[in-house]
Amino acid sequence: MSKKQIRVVAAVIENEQNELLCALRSPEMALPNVWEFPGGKVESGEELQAALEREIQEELRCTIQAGEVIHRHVHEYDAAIVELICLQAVLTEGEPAATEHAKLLWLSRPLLSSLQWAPADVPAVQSLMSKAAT
Ligand SMILES: Nc1nc2c([nH]c(=O)n2[C@H]2C[C@H](O)[C@@H](COP(=O)(O)OP(=O)(O)OP(=O)(O)O)O2)c(=O)[nH]1
Repeated sequence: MSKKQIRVVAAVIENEQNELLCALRSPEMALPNVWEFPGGKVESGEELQAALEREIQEELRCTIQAGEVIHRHVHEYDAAIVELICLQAVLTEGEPAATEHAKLLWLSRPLLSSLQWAPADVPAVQSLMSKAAT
């Protein structure tokens, strides 16, 4: 049987100190105890930006404006193939709250590699670390 393919959008939210929001997946989530950029699965027929704004509202209880796609990468896990699409995003209302994640953390780019990231995120993290703050 062929593996399930899922399209996932993730938010690279930068604050005024040029830190990026990192989220720790909880022990109860699929792919537990690794860091990610918050987001989730794109529903059929949904625009990437709209999907990401919806997911962030649902899981972080705040409002973002999603912008450009900054990184795309396909990663094959044992259980599924994930197309991870990272979008630039800014917080427009509220403060992110961990409703599903174990922890949230704002981190400057040089420190991103100190976390243990979901395997699909590693190329995006490397790319973000090699670029200056926007
Ligand atoms: N959100 C997010 N998911 C990621 C990242 N990297 C990565 O491998 N994933 C994987 C973990 C999950 O298997 C899948 C996304 O699932 P999810 O559980 O976050 O998405 P969701 O909220 O739409 O899921 P659901 O529980 O509503 O079905 O993609 C990432 O940076 N952000």
